[in-house]
Amino acid sequence: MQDFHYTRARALLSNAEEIVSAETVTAAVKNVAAVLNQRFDNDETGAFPLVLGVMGGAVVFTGNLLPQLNFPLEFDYIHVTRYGDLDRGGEIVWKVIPRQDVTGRTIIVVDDILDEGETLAHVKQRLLDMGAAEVILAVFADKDLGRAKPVQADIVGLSIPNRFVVGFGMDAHGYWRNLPGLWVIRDTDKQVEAPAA
Ligand SMILES: O=P(O)(O)OC[C@H]1O[C@H](OP(=O)(O)OP(=O)(O)O)[C@H](O)[C@@H]1O
Ligand code: HPA
Repeated sequence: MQDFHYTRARALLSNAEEIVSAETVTAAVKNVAAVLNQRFDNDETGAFPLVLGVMGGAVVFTGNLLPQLNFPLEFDYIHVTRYGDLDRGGEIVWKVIPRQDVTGRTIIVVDDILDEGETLAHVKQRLLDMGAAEVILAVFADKDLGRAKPVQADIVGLSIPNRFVVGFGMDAHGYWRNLPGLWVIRDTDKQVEAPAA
């Protein structure tokens, strides 16, 4: 089983194409941080935003972004998933719901990718329903689907083409979240099933 995953992960990457370099990723994160600092660093209302990373995909983006933010904030995570091991979105599953009282607060939701937009539309609505005053959506990548999405991000690091990508927190079958750049994987590599455990 372990051999299967090792071989499949290696094969997936050897057939993949890098579309965004690590340097471009770093610059994009810096830009997102600059936009947030511009808004909150000199905030006269004394805003103390709650930053919520959407696990698991946001782990790398959040870890790179937080040390670049210059203003007082609180951090926690939520865990929402709708892709599982698949490359097509399904039903939204909440694994960790917001734990703080969000009533009246400004929330910055940080996620790796806005793809069809279903996840962040749902997250935003849930936070507003819980009483959040404002929900700012900051995504590392916005996939260009060529059609409207149920929600738009307020801050976007990069716009990417309509391809399934891995890297910088994004995975296929759980593989390659650790890549510092973004890679497009070959369509046929998405469908290989793991043997039964
Ligand atoms: O815009 P959407 O089409 O809804 O897709 C975007 C969501 O999909 C990914 O999560 P996923 O369900 O793969 O879980 P993960 O974060 O654990 O990878 C990603 O991290 C986003 O949260
Ligand atoms: O392109 C993607 N790659 C990895 N995970 C994702 N979740 C939504 N879209 C993607």
